[in-house]
Amino acid sequence: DVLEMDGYESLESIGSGSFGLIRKVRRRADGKILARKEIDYRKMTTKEKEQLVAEVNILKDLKHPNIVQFLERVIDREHCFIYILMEYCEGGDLAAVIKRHRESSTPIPEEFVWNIMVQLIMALHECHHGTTTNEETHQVTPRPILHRDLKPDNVFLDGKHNVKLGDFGLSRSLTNPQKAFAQTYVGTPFYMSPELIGEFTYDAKSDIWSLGCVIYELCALQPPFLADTQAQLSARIKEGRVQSLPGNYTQELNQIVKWMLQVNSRKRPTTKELLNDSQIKKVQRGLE
Ligand SMILES: CNC(=O)c1c(C)[nH]c(/C=C2\C(=O)Nc3ccc(Cl)cc32)c1C
Repeated sequence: DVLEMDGYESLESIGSGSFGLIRKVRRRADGKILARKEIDYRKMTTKEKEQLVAEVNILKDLKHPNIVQFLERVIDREHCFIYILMEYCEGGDLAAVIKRHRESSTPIPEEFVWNIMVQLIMALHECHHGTTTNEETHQVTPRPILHRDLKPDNVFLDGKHNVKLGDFGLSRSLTNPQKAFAQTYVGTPFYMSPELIGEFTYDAKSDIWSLGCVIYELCALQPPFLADTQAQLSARIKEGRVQSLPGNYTQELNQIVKWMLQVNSRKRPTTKELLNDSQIKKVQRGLE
């Protein structure tokens, strides 16, 4: 196995994802730059190993221009490492973009916000409503996969302003129903949806809530709900009062963000409803 890793030249560390470090590597055969997640599984509990296997199985199955592409997984049993090779996103993550704009007090242009929002809606649509085809039996089954940890740190940019949803470390496929109720919430508190606070189950609408939080933060350069304590944050999220976006953003964008941040998950749009919105359709056409 390690011989297989000899096919890659290790370059600098570029970040940390779920379970491990992410390193930039160069494939010796053709010089292609990739990202390699390096996971030391010695310290992992059985449950974490199961979660990791589930993550790889989910990623392997997802092929979409707005989801980070999984290439292969290599296990180095001698050193107890798992390497996950994925596409390289030279633009880094959205959290760094927001941080840069906040520190320089320069708003993110509305056109860029729309492009990111539409690409993330398409990525979530693939997760929630995509299908998977079994290689042998050619049987087509509905996914759905919930990301469960959508936040700016998990959204990556390639060199061409394409947005890639990454790090399915906490995602879940809901194919076996009992899993649907076994969801325990492990995401980032800022993006926690009201139903999670009320101890209800996590569903596709919870990813839509988190998407609303990400788009809000791109415009306001801070999350929609902020507090000093988890209790205060939970209260604010359940109350669901959201300040309007800064004045330089249009009412159309404001309305879509408010729609995604509806406390009652039934009132939030599905990705299908969002993709039917005329403005979103216009941006989609511009992206093709
Ligand atoms: C400072 N780090 C960066 O700018 C950065 C760069 C250039 N790339 C990344 C991250 C990824 C990257 O380039 N490909 C990835 C595939 C999956 C996941 Cl979970 C993350 C990545 C990062 C965090």
